[in-house]
Amino acid sequence: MNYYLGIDVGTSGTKTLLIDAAGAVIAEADAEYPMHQPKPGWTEQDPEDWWKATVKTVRAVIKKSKVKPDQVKAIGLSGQMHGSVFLDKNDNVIRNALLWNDQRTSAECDEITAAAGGRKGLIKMVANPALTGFQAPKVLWLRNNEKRNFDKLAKVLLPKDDIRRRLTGGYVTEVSDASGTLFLDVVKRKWSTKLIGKLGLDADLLPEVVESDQVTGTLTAEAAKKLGLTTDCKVVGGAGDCAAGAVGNGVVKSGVLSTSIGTSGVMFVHSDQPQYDADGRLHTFCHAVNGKWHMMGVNLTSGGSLQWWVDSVLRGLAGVPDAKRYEAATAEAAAVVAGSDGLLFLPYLNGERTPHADPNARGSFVGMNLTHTRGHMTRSVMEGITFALRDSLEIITSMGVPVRQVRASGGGSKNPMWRQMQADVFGKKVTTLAVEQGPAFGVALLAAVGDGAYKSIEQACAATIKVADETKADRAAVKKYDQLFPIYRDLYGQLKESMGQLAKYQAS
Ligand SMILES: Nc1ncnc2c1ncn2[C@@H]1O[C@H](COP(=O)(O)OP(=O)(O)O)[C@@H](O)[C@H]1O
Ligand SMILES: O=C(CO)[C@@H](O)[C@H](O)COP(=O)(O)O
Repeated sequence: MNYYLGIDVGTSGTKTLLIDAAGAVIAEADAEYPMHQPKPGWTEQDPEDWWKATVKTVRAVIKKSKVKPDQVKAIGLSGQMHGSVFLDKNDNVIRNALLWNDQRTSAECDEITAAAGGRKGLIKMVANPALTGFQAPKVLWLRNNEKRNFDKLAKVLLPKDDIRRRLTGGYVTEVSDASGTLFLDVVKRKWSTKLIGKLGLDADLLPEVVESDQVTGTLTAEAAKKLGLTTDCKVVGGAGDCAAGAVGNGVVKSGVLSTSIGTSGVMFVHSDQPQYDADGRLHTFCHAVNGKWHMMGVNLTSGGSLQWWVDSVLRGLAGVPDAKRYEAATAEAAAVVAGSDGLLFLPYLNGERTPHADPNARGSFVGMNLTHTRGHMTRSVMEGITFALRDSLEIITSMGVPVRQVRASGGGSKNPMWRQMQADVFGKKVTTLAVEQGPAFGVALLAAVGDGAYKSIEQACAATIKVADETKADRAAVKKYDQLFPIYRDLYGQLKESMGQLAKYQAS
């Protein structure tokens, strides 16, 4: 039997799993690492931590599975998107990597937009507007703020592609993750030498770009020894974590849309052709499916808002063990009626991407009265997170994109009450999978495709992915949410200026 590894270099940790050729998960392992926040709105990680976690989890999985090293035929890589690993000419990491949720690059986004001849010109070149989390503004930030480091720069890689470099010795990325750099001509699926030139950068800074199921190399002798595998083991392109998660959820054809409530929130829809929201609120990126695209809306602090609420505010939930803290908090929320009796929460704790693209947006509770309790507040945090996802859904449906099925995933969707809330807020039936393994599973499938176990990603998904559970919308709750959503949607515009002033105060 042949086996395939999927490695997902996430923000809170790395998850590795091993599947057999039929898609059954044989073993899995996780390893966590810290995220550094040197200033408000700045987020960084040490690429060395990602590598250590990769080695540790691969070794753990192989040991648990008792599979022989030469039976592991290929590896798929997934990871947090948009980050920047800055390398010098000797492959030394120059400084900590800047992450997808780092907000320091507003000035560089303006610089890129101006260099491209305005927002429209930029969207024409790379299909997307400049957003603070993307990789291109990070490179310009280095040039503008750390000239000495910029002068040493020989290559810039995305997080998972730095792992690939350490595995195979090659500088390679693939189209789905490359879309989130802002350097990729998303329609042509190759680097936009036009934009790179306009920014005064050297195209040699960037790696080669391939399709997600393409083989990018085999393990070096050193990497094979470290991981306990063989030098015949292939490494396929893989995907950014959103596209990888979509593959793992079977979102590889039109009509199925997936939501993910992890630290970030993602609403992801497959598209056969590149499609654009005229206002650039959704990302238009290449899918991990060969020759296909996707659109997605991203909320920066989605499940992260509930995590903040439970860990930083409700920390005193007396006697509740850490592992049960979400269950305890959401049980209180479940006792409150849909709509939290008119208490709303805006989940913009670290700025927001879709639909506002505003690094200075801030969180708030609005509409509080003397009858509201702790349970109301927890429920309204969850409802605010779900309304933020509905913002993306409304843009997607307003573009005429068919949505026949909503597939829920991520840590938040494991909770049945939150699945019901999603069905009610979206006014649609929500499905979940029998075994939801997320991005690591998606890229393990891509590895199987790259090794020839399946003809295509679509075939691999059809053979291995089964829907397990359906949650139907409750009419009365849908009515309440339909009444509250427009009020929620208007709040950002009304508070924007004050949020900006407060963000300035917080940074001073
Ligand atoms: N039992 C639960 N009930 C509700 N939400 C949960 C539960 N467990 C986890 N979550 C939510 O899921 C989030 C973590 O999701 P996960 O997909 O593991 O995130 P990531 O991979 O982005 O770190 C938490 O921040 C929390 O908001
Ligand atoms: O920025 C995006 C997608 O555009 C985020 O989805 C990151 O890719 C999140 O990574 P994790 O929180 O799942 O590690």
